[in-house]
Amino acid sequence: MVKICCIGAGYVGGPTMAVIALKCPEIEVVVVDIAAPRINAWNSDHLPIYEPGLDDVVKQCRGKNLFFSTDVEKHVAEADIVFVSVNTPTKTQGLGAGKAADLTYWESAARMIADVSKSDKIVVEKSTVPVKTAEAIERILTHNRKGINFTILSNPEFLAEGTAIADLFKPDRVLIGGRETPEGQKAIHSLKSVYAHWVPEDRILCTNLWSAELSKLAANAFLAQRISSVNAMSALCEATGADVSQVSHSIGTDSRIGPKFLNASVGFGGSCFQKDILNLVYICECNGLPEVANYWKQVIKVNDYQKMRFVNRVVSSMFNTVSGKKIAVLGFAFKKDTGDTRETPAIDVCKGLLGDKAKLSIYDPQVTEDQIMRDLAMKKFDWDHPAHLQPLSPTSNKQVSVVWDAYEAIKDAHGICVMTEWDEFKNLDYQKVYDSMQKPAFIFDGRNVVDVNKLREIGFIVYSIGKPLDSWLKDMPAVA
Ligand SMILES: NC(=O)C1=CN([C@@H]2O[C@H](COP(=O)(O)OP(=O)(O)OC[C@H]3O[C@@H](n4cnc5c(N)ncnc54)[C@H](O)[C@@H]3O)[C@@H](O)[C@H]2O)C=CC1
Ligand SMILES: O=C(O)[C@H]1O[C@H](OP(=O)(O)OP(=O)(O)OC[C@H]2O[C@@H](n3ccc(=O)[nH]c3=O)[C@H](O)[C@@H]2O)[C@H](O)[C@@H](O)[C@@H]1O
Repeated sequence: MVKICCIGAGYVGGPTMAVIALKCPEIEVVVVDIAAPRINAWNSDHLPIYEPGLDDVVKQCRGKNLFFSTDVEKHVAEADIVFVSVNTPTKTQGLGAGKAADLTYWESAARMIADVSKSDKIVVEKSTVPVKTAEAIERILTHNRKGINFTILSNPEFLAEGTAIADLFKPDRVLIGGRETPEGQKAIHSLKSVYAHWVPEDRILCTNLWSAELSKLAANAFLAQRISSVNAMSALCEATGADVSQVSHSIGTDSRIGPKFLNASVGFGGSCFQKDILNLVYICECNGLPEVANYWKQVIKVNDYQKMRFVNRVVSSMFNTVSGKKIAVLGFAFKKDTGDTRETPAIDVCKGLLGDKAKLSIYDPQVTEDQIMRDLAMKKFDWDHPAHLQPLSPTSNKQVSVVWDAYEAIKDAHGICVMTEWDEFKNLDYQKVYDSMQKPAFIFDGRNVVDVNKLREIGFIVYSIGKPLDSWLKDMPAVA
C-alpha cells in the first residue's frame, strides 16, 4: 500500500489530503501537524475549518484510509510520498522583512524529514514557496543523507477557499514540476498516478521545478492584478458616473478578457494574494529587475488605496466624523463561505474607523468574537504562524462589540458597512433595518450586494463601490 503523509493540517493540507483519500481508497493518507488542538479538531465532529462539503468527505474516509495525527516523525518515516503544506509567512524581521517569504517552518520540516527517514521518499512542495526553493530543500535533504534518495517535486495548490472541495474534485489543472532527470521523471509519474485516479490526464501539467514554483506565484499575481485593475476602474466610475458592474460586464464579454474575477470590491483579502505578490516583488528585486518589481508592487498599492478610499468615504459622508457613532459591520471573513479572516479587508476598514473613534458592532455568521478581537489586535503578518506561536488571549476593545445576529448589529446604528458578500445580507428586511437605525441612515456596500435602488426608495443613503453616486455623496471628496 502506498503511504502518503502530509505535514501541515491547515486550509490546504486538510482538504487536499481528504480528497486524495476519498479518490484513492488503496492509498493510506496521514495528515500530521505540530498543533495538537488542530489535529484534535480534525478528529472530532467540529473540523477546524469551515468549507462547504468538507465534513462529508472527511466522514467518508476518516479512520479508513485517512488519519490525523501529531506523531509527525513516525508517519513521515513510514511514508513513500511526503507533502509539505506548512505556513510560508512574510518575513517581519531581517533581510527582506515585509516582502520575502519566511521559510523557517519549511526548513524545519525538511530537516526533520532528513533526520527521521529510513527509506527513499518523494518530497512534494505543496506550500507556496519562492522560485528556487526546491534547490535549498534538496541541499538540506541530501546533506543529511544516509544512503537514502529524496526526490523533490513542486505541486502547488490552486484551490480557493469556500470552493475548495469543488476545486479539488474538478481542478482546472494539476501542476507537477520535477527535475529533468530519470529520477525526477519517475517521481513525476508516481505523483501523476495519484491524481490520475480522478483528474483527466490532459489536465495534469508536468513542467520543470522552477516553472511550477513560479507558475503558482504568477497565477496569484495575475488574479490579484485583475481585481486591482477593476478596483482602480471603480474609483474612476465614481468620478465620472459610469457603473463598474456595467463596465466589467462589457469588457468581460470579450473572450480574450473573460468574465471571471472582475467584481469590484473594498479590496482583496485572504492569506495568499498579498503575501505571494510581496514575495514575487522581492524575488524580482533580488534578480536585479526593479521595473518588474515595481509593476507588481502597484497591485498591492491599489488594494491598500481601495481600502483607505472606502474608510474615507464612510467618514466624509457622515459629516467628516464617526466619533462615538455606532457603525454596524456586516461580515468579517475575507469572502463568503469561509470563516477565514486572514488579511480580510474588514481588518483595515475596522482599524480605520476605530482610528476615527467609531463604535463598531460586528456580525459574521462564521467568525467568532475571539478571532475578531485577535485580528484587530494583531500586528501585520503575525497571523501567518502556527497557532501556538500567536498571542494566547485576544485583547478586548471597548469600542468593539461582536454579536450573533445582523439585526442586533444594526440596531441604533448610524451606518452599515458590508464587508463580506454573505448571501444573507442580500435578503435582510431592509425596511425593518431602516426603521431600527439612526437617521440619516447610511449603508456603505463594500461588496456590491445590496439593491441600491430599492434601498434608496426606503430612504437610505447608499454608497456602492464603483456605482453612480447618491446625490448626498456627490459633493463629498472621494478621499477625505
Ligand atoms: N489557504 C489557501 O487557500 C491556500 C494556501 N496555499 C499555501 O499553502 C501553504 C499552507 O497554507 P494554509 O494551509 O492556508 O496554512 P495553515 O496555517 O492553515 O496551515 C499550516 C499548518 O502547518 C503547521 N505547521 C507549521 N510548521 C510545521 C511543522 N514543522 N511540522 C508540522 N506542522 C507544521 C501549522 O501548525 C498549521 O496548522 C502556504 O504556503 C500557502 O501559501 C496555497 C493555495 C491555497
Ligand atoms: O493561493 C491561494 O491561497 C489561493 O488564492 C486565491 O484563493 P482565495 O484567496 O481562497 O479566494 P479568491 O476567491 O481568490 O478571493 C480572494 C479575494 O479576492 C476578492 N475578490 C475576488 C474576485 C473578484 O472578482 N473580486 C474580489 O474582490 C475576494 O473577495 C477575496 O477577498 C486563488 O483564487 C486560488 O487559486 C489560490 O490557490
